[in-house]
Amino acid sequence: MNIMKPLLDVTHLSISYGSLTAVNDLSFSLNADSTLAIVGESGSGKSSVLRAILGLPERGRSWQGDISMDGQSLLTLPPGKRRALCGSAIAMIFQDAGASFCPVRRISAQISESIRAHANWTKQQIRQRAEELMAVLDLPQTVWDAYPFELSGGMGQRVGILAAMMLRPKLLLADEPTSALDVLSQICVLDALKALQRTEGTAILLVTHNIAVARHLADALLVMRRGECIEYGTCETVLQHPQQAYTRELLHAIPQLPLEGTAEGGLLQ
Ligand SMILES: Nc1ncnc2c1ncn2[C@@H]1O[C@H](COP(=O)(O)OP(=O)(O)OP(=O)(O)O)[C@@H](O)[C@H]1O
Repeated sequence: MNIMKPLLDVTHLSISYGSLTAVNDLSFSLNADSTLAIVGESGSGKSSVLRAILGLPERGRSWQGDISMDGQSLLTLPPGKRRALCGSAIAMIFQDAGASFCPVRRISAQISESIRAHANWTKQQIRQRAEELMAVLDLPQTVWDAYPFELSGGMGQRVGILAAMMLRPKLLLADEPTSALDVLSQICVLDALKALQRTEGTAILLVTHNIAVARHLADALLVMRRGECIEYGTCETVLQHPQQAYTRELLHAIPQLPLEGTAEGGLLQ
């Protein structure tokens, strides 16, 4: 029997900042090719989990429990090895990824520079990989030589995803990747992430306060409240049979869930 081992395993993770417990005894796993959405209101601890997986240093933070990827514990890895892993096997996109580019330097120059910090690729290899990703992300090839100020919000976000995906990470961490966008651009970005997962097999860990965004993209859903997991299961089970009043409140906070692949109902909150 072939039992698939999870790519990412988070076990009994607790995170504190001084006397504040931001995450309490959280456990979940994520398989390759799958998307898990962590959903919860502001301050529930979602981003703290992503930052811990990415290994971003934070003053005053302490943790317990474990985070492992491919069976290797991340929290005890020496800093150098951890940094190397985060540049290649784990990538992250933020809410306004387009804004993280310098507006007056070409996209190609900025992405090439960051690739060379991690890999010894030729100009041609970089260009070829970028072309592959532009096709998947439904970006015109002219984007490569564009300046960031020339891009719309949705395009900028897809270029951010392109930059994150260049080195073929196994895991993509996405922190509110659509909340700065209008409804149509949100759907474009979510569909681009879906296409990416189909072609690249990337696992996606999505953090959002918007349960409709989670539904559009995720296979599994974890609802967090005040640092605790209050509900965890397949998207279908959690959304159709929410066990907790808080999950029902999150669902009711959305006037109407969008129809698949359309802007109707609106993802934007
Ligand atoms: N570096 C830090 N130092 C002190 N407290 C922090 C720090 N980072 C987060 N917190 C606190 O931890 C709790 C969880 O924050 P976190 O950002 O993880 O929540 P979140 O669900 O991602 O919220 P948001 O969607 O607003 O980012 C909050 O009370 C927050 O104020």
